[in-house]
Amino acid sequence: MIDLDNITLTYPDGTSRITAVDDVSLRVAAGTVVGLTGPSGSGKSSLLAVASTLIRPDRGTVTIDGIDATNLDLSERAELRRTKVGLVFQQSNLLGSLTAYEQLLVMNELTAQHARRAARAATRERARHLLDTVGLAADAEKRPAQLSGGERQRVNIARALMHEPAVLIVDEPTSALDQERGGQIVDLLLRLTAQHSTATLLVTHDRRILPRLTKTHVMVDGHLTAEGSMADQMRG
Ligand SMILES: Nc1ncnc2c1ncn2[C@@H]1O[C@H](COP(=O)(O)OP(=O)(O)OP(=O)(O)O)[C@@H](O)[C@H]1O
Repeated sequence: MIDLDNITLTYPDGTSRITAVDDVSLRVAAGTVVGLTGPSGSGKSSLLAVASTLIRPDRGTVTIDGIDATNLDLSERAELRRTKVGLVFQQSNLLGSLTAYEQLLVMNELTAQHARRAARAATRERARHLLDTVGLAADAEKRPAQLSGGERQRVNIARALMHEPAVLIVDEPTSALDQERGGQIVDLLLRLTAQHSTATLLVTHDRRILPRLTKTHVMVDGHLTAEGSMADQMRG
């Protein structure tokens, strides 16, 4: 679960400060996908950065899978992210020289250099399994340049799930894709969120995908202005 309580985040702006997130509370339960949308500059990315513990808010409480991240120091927050948070960004952050399969292994090699042989074998098996789950079993040995935008995004999603995170933070997953491929990525995120019981928080400008999500929040000028299932919003 992600629990954000009364979050306020400001940035320095000359001699004063600009309020990017203004007293926002939001909860994402395990197994659900909550959307966050709104105009450019309304504070969505800032709230995602707080939810993923990359930025510490000025005020408010961030709880990730029952752990209060508010007073953790930099290295403790890094550890929390490593164990609990999966990140999927709009631009695929894939390494050009690695195959799809290696992209999933590299995370683990970086963080578990002393992993025993048995653990490594389990990691390899998990990487194969996740590539299969996202429909890329046959493309495991391809490098990013040999994959389409949608396929690269699938590798990103599989990689984010390697360490079985409780929380999945997803930023503009469909913006680089056409409608059909974007729809497939949303299908995949919905399915994997249910299968892996992740609390998934998704920022998007793509209004077409909002009706599919469990709930959508609209952010304007640092505030959440609306809440409810998209069906409610369509009626409203
Ligand atoms: N590092 C920063 N330093 C100073 N101001 C920032 C910083 N990051 C964001 N801001 C400001 O905070 C406000 C919210 O920005 P943010 O990027 O969170 O909005 P957004 O809704 O994600 O926008 P977009 O949809 O364009 O990505 C904006 O006024 C922005 O200029």
